[in-house]
Amino acid sequence: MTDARIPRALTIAGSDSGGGAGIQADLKTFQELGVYGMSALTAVTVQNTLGVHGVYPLPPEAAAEQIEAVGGDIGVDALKTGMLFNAEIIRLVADRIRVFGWERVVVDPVMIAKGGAELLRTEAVDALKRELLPLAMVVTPNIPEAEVLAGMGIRTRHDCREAARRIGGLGPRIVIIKGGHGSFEEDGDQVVDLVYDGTGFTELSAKRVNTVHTHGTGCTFSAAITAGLAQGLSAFDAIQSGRLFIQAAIEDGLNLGQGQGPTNHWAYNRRRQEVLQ
Ligand SMILES: Nc1ncnc2c1ncn2[C@@H]1O[C@H](COP(=O)(O)OP(=O)(O)O)[C@@H](O)[C@H]1O
Ligand SMILES: Cc1ncc(COP(=O)(O)OP(=O)(O)O)c(N)n1
Repeated sequence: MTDARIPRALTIAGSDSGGGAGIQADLKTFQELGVYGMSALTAVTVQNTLGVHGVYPLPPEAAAEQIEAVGGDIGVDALKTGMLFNAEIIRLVADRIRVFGWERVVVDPVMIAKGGAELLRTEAVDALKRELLPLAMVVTPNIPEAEVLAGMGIRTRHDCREAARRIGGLGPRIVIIKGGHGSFEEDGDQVVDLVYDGTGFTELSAKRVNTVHTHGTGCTFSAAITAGLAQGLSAFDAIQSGRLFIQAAIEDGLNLGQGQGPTNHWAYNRRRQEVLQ
């Protein structure tokens, strides 16, 4: 038995049977980053690289009880939320986060899968904004999600900054608007994630990979940030390290299935090993 204290992270999210997104992506990411992973399942999706073919939400109490079981026994250093599906699940999850007093909380406000399937009921957006965002250390909307949360269209970098300010006003300490869904004129061949910490902006740029294999990028990125927070990194260092993890995972993407394939959760560690050899 090892004496070293292992960092622990919890994902509260839906299952992706295809293994590229949801709790599967989160647990793979935690494992790769040396963090002990736990899960509280909110819904089962029937999913593969061709899309989402079915959504079966669990009773809301099931999520709450899973959180209580692992929180009260094993302990949680950081957690992330992904697909929460309805307002009742959101309320119970927020309540448990408050009761445990957890602060290292990453909210990935999953709404619509890339193929168009609804992973959050429209009427639950209000609960997400009111109940969960005030508890978040980091919130990670993509551009369409940021438009919904901020209540405005995003066409320019200026709009993106205004949306980040509005989302910041809902309570999270740090807002990251991810750039995977589109770039602005000035971005060229770069993908830019905009980070807002309540006072200033930082743009994290990387080479945009020309690939369709981007299924689960948002889940993997937010899980990598959560793993960094569980290890005690500052929020900004966790975000930067998460960015390196997702870039490697997309660049070395897996050509699996007939549609939009998953990212490669081994890539980051494999590259590090190559450097050390
Ligand atoms: N083609 C790409 N090349 C490089 N990075 C990408 C690409 N697509 C997405 N990313 C990165 O993946 C992460 C998730 O972004 P995004 O795909 O917008 O989220 P989501 O999966 O929630 O829609 C972000 O860090 C983003 O910059
Ligand atoms: C079960 C489940 N949760 C979340 C998502 C969305 O994942 P995301 O990382 O945003 O990737 P895409 O769906 O956009 O590929 C999901 N699909 N399934």
